[in-house]
Amino acid sequence: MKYFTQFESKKLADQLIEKALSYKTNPLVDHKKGIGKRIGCIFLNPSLRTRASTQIAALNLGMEPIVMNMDKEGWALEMKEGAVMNKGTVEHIKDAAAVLGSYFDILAIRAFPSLTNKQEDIEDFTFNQFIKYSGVPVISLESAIRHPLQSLADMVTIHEHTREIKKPKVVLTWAPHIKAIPHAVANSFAEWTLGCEHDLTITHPVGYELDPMFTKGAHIELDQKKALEDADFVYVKNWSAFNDYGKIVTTDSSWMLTEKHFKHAKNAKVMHCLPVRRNVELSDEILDGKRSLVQEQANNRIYAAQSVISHILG
Ligand SMILES: NCCC[C@H](NC(=O)CCC(=O)O)C(=O)O
Ligand SMILES: NC(=O)OP(=O)(O)O
Repeated sequence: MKYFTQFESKKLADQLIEKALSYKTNPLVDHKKGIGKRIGCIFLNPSLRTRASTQIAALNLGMEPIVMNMDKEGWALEMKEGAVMNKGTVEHIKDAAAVLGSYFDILAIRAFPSLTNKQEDIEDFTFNQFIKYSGVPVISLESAIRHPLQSLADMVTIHEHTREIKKPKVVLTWAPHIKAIPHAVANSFAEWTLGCEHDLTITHPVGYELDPMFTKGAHIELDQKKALEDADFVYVKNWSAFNDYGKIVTTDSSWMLTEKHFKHAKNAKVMHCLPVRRNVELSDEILDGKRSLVQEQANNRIYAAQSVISHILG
């Protein structure tokens, strides 16, 4: 595996989940595997979990992580081919990515969408420029359209809680937010959940249909109450409109999950990738209660990243 950017196959997902679980039991079992190697973690956007968990994962493998917050500390990057760089951008991506490729054995990139240029976002333009020009293995730390390390950690978390349930009912529900938020987490969660052959229902207000490329095979139920019936796992996430690209269509607070939404899903567990806007996306009672798996998901980010880096190291 040279690139970790999306769901590839159930076989690979199962291998990565199993490896992540074994690293969770014994994080330092491969502590010499990455000695003498470096991973460059390039952030064009903020992060707490992805930044720290990827560094810990690399360190557990004996690898040296170097983090660059390019949005704040790097030169302003030009992305356009043939650009006359007489304005704000200082360095072309083709020069920067080639240099980074020569410094690191693996590059890991976070590049959020603009939410204004739909075509560039769905092509994952910025992220793919790093792949094109760096020449080394690349891991997605969340691109414009996918967040595969998050989804792998989510699959590990679901796996850990599915011992007695044959085919869990997984629900992805839209939640309100004050800002226009990317589709990456929701897209990837749908892609991995369906790829791992779980039963997925997606619920959202009209106007929040996701890119069908990611939701083919999911049940779409626009009535949140119906969608939640008998759910085993409820993944809560805001995203902006995909059709009316990047727009906020509604902020209807009745979509925020509270305990009363679980009348017909008594044992449902609640998931969220974090960061979460408390009492906007999810109520305190849910986040601080027994249903919440959010801290487990965040903890599993370490072992998901470790599993992926280890797989790339070979
Ligand atoms: N990496 C995990 C989530 C990142 C991003 N959240 C955000 O931008 C939250 C911003 C805010 O709440 O102001 C998202 O949902 O795609
Ligand atoms: N869940 C997640 O990716 O968190 P960060 O944005 O803090 O990395």
